[in-house]
Amino acid sequence: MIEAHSLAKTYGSKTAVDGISFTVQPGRVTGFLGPNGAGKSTTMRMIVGLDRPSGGAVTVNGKPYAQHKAPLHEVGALLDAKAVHTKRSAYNHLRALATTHGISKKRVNEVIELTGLGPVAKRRVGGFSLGMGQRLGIAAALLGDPQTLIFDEPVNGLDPEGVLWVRNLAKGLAAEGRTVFLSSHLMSEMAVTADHLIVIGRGRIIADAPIGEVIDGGGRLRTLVRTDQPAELRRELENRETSFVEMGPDLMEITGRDPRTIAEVALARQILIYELTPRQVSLEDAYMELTRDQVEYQSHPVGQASGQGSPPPQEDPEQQEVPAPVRKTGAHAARSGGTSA
Ligand SMILES: Nc1ncnc2c1ncn2[C@@H]1O[C@H](COP(=O)(O)OP(=O)(O)OP(=O)(O)O)[C@@H](O)[C@H]1O
Repeated sequence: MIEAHSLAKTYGSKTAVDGISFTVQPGRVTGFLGPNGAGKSTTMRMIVGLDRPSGGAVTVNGKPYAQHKAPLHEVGALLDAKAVHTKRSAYNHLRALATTHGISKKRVNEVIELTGLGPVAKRRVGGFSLGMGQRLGIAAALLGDPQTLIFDEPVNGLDPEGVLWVRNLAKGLAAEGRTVFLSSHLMSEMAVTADHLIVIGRGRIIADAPIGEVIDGGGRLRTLVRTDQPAELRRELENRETSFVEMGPDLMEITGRDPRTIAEVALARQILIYELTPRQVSLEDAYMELTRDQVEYQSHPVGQASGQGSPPPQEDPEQQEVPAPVRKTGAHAARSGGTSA
């Protein structure tokens, strides 16, 4: 289990991590999401003692990382796949790590097999592709058979087979009761790998909830409704929890009411409905909405510089209001709510 309490990190005047508290529980895959520069890597580096917190604390299995006598058996981390001795072979790199903890050659061979590095194990790491480097980093993380695993962008550079392998590996490790904490910018992959999500923006937590809750925005169902009488139907359904977006003369999206209720109200008022479609929100949609105001490095369409049709950059991003976090237990406050037409 990983527990962070008011964890903070500043670099000069830059606040990378702004006093965050969270728990990464064993037995499930916890995804760590956030825009570029949000503070994910800094947080992960603090967990494994590579960065010293400016404030607060973080423990792994009840102790700060540095206090574990045999940390490789406690936490396996893939943080920077390039941080290896490039002249060594993959085998020798893993052997060197293993000897620091009295880990057997047998285990070295096991993780080489497990990560598919067998054919290149005797080759110099310096010549490795990005994907092979990632596999080596994962092999090193698994070496001590640790209870807690931290993977920063593990699928970066992997081919589709490798991506699938990491997905199954992460799920398998969690199913064995281990703590698995992984970051990725690949939303489609995160959607099928993670059970729980922690989302950060500008160093603060903006969501900490089961993935289903993050995706559906706390049960705010969206339904596409096609009817000849949108105004009448809207009048009948209108209340504080329900919002409407007009999408055409006979089409609207209703948020906050389930399809059956919409159909019942329409039936009672003799309003003809000829389409009623629950809308699937993807993790990517939910993530984009959650982090809309948290993006530090804003991009613009090709040929359109800032200020030419795109929203201007924030003058002082540090002063931005951070929305209330999505919490594990209850209704969501993070989303700005439905748009009223
Ligand atoms: N050693 C450092 N010195 C100064 N600033 C740093 C340092 N490391 C990180 N930062 C800054 O801290 C902020 C958080 O960086 P971090 O790498 O943790 O973000 P991230 O969420 O991992 O981003 P990405 O998705 O791009 O990897 C960024 O603004 C970054 O520029």
